Amino acid sequence: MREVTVELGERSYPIYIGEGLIEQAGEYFTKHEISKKSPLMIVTDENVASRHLSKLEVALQGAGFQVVSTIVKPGEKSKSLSVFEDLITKALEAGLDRKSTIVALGGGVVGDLAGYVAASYMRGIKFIQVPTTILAHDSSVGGKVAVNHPLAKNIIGAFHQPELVLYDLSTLQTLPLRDVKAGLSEVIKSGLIWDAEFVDWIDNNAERLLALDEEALGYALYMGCNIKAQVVSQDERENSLRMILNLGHTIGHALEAVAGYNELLHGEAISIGMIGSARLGVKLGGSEEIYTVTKRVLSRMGLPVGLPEHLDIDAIMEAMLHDKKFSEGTMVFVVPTAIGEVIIDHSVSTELVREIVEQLKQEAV
Ligand SMILES: NC(=O)c1ccc[n+]([C@@H]2O[C@H](COP(=O)([O-])OP(=O)(O)OC[C@H]3O[C@@H](n4cnc5c(N)ncnc54)[C@H](O)[C@@H]3O)[C@@H](O)[C@H]2O)c1
Ligand SMILES: O=C(O)C(=O)C[C@@H](O)[C@H](O)[C@H](O)COP(=O)(O)O
Ligand SMILES: [Zn+2]
Repeated sequence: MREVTVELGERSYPIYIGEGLIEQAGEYFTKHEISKKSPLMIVTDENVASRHLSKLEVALQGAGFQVVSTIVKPGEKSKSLSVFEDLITKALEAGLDRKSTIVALGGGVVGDLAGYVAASYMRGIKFIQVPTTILAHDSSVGGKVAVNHPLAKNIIGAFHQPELVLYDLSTLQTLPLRDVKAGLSEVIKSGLIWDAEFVDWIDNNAERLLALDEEALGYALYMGCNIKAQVVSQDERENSLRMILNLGHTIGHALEAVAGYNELLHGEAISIGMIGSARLGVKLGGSEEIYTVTKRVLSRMGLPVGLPEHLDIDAIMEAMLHDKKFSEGTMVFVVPTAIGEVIIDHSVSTELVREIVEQLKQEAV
């Protein structure tokens, strides 16, 4: 078992990473003083429920927790205000009170959605992340919780840190290949913003990662959680440094919204966005290697690197104006200056961004 701490003073919390941790959830929750007198609500989706929910219920009930479970439909469309409202109704019906805890069992969709319910219900109750996707090494850490609006991704949300993250890597063995690849996109992002050696390691271990080799995956997800924890510990509310975690996201989030939240997975959209950022990095004076290495690693993982032909460029440009980093009339971009290094650039013109997005149509998809 590996452990990483997100250092946030009295709101610090551990990320436990290992095999078979769900079976020990009762002990972990007891250690973290989760109430056994108030009901605890697990939120999960249909795909995860059929594979992993009963293990968690049994472990928690066995340790004396009062467990209710609620299951949402899988996919990005569940990150909506209407599903949010359904969950508030479920919480009220189940009698959740201020000492109750909401547990997100699933990927980033369930984590963001359940986390926003926990942040809002009775103005905020405890929250625990039990991630079950590769991508959730990113989404379960750092306390960003949100639902989408048809016009803009993650636009209704809060910062609400979990009490702990219990990352049971054995759950990843049931992931569909498309979600394996999409999750690895954010692992690659962690390397691209922070650690060139890690990018090199990913490049050399792509096949092992795609085959869900336990040792390789354990190391990659530990590294991803560790990078994320270091960034969040220094800038919880994204005043400066934390923006780097948004590499590829200005374009990526616009693509997700324009594609209606059902065509591109988040990791796929971010992959295309990171190619755009790499092109921007080269355009602004960085070495050609930024682009060639970024494209090679993403392609090796079987991720998309070009824009789907039918997506409209005007609509993408319009959606980008809703990015949370756009303020006071300025677009803010995370721009790579080398592999493993990025800067926050406040002076990228919309004309240049448009040129980059147009070039994305020329990439081999
Ligand atoms: N809060 C953050 O900091 C943050 C960071 C990155 C991404 N996100 C958000 O995360 C979301 C994407 O997360 P995701 O890729 O995990 O998507 P997801 O939660 O939709 O999970 C992907 C798919 O895998 C299924 N699944 C999950 N675990 C499984 C398992 N163990 N076995 C079989 N199937 C399983 C799900 O049902 C779903 O169909 C996006 O909404 C994105 O915006 C948030
Ligand atoms: O934790 C962060 O900060 C991130 O930016 C991580 C991203 O991978 C993630 O997709 C996040 O949800 C994006 O946040 P947003 O504020 O741009 O909506
Ligand atoms: Zn992301």
